[in-house]
Amino acid sequence: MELHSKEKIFITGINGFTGKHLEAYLVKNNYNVFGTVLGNSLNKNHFCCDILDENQLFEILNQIKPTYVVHLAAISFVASKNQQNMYNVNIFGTINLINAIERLDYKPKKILIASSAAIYGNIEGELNEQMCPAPVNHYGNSKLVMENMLKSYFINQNIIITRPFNYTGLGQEGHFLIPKIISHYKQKKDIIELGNIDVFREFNNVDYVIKCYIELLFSDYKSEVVNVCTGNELSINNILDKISLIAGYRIQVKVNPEFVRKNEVKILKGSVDKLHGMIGDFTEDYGIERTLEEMLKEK
Ligand SMILES: Nc1nc2c(ncn2[C@@H]2O[C@H](COP(=O)(O)OP(=O)(O)O[C@H]3O[C@H](CO)[C@@H](O)[C@H](O)[C@@H]3O)[C@@H](O)[C@H]2O)c(=O)[nH]1
Repeated sequence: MELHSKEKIFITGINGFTGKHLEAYLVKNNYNVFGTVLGNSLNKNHFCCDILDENQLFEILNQIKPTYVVHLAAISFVASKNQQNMYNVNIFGTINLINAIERLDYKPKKILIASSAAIYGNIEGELNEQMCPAPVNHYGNSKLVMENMLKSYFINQNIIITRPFNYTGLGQEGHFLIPKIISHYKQKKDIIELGNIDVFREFNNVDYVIKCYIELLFSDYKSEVVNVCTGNELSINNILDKISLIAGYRIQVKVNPEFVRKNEVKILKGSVDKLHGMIGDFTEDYGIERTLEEMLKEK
């Protein structure tokens, strides 16, 4: 998995939750990392760029000439109310990126693009890549359209589409479930107001997801669609049990209709078969208890 010293990795959304973790890992391991940010950044390897601007993306890519591209810039909050922006960024942002890459006078070795487990919707059972996607909300739909669009580039470019199942960790935005619960515990609150509580998700560690992304990026696989999951699903109650054990008290849950989602995905549990077949199994190194402890301890 050694990278040639001149090879560069370009990450869209490098300042986001996942981007920050990926950049930190790659920089620590002496890789040459660049990326786009929507706002400002003092880092000289960060380029201020809206992915809705194809020409700007092309200029930056043409200047950097990355060997690998990881596309993380997206609207990732399922309950986001700005649906137009969600479709714009998740679909047209990705079209712009792929078109900008096609305009380069060389072909990057690999492009990894983050889709989502949300494309499966409410299909029952362990979710695998052969199943016919059936999203139930705008977020899942935006990611599925993105996937379908990308497939028409599968011959020209080497594109790994990942379908990450839920993951969390240090620095995740406070509107996602786990950081919200953690923040209530940190403030020693007695009550938390939640939405749909009868749901099951994998709550994987962001660093597990990063590890999978890196292995997939540097693998010999060309164009593929693959789950990034562990197959370990938990209910919200299970999560509350685990946090209560660490924190020493149990928070009381009150349902607030404001947080209840109408088009809800009830259970997301992925099949690891394809992922393990491609890169092996690293699940044991990243337990949920460690993740929750780290998040609770974070200042
Ligand atoms: N955020 C939030 N979620 C709540 C709340 N109460 C219940 N939930 C439920 O907790 C579950 C997890 O919610 P999120 O953490 O917001 O994640 P998500 O909607 O499942 O989506 C995440 O996972 C996808 C992959 O499966 C990702 O693609 C997506 O970007 C996101 O990270 C959902 O079923 C949600 O309805 C609440 O107050 N806030």
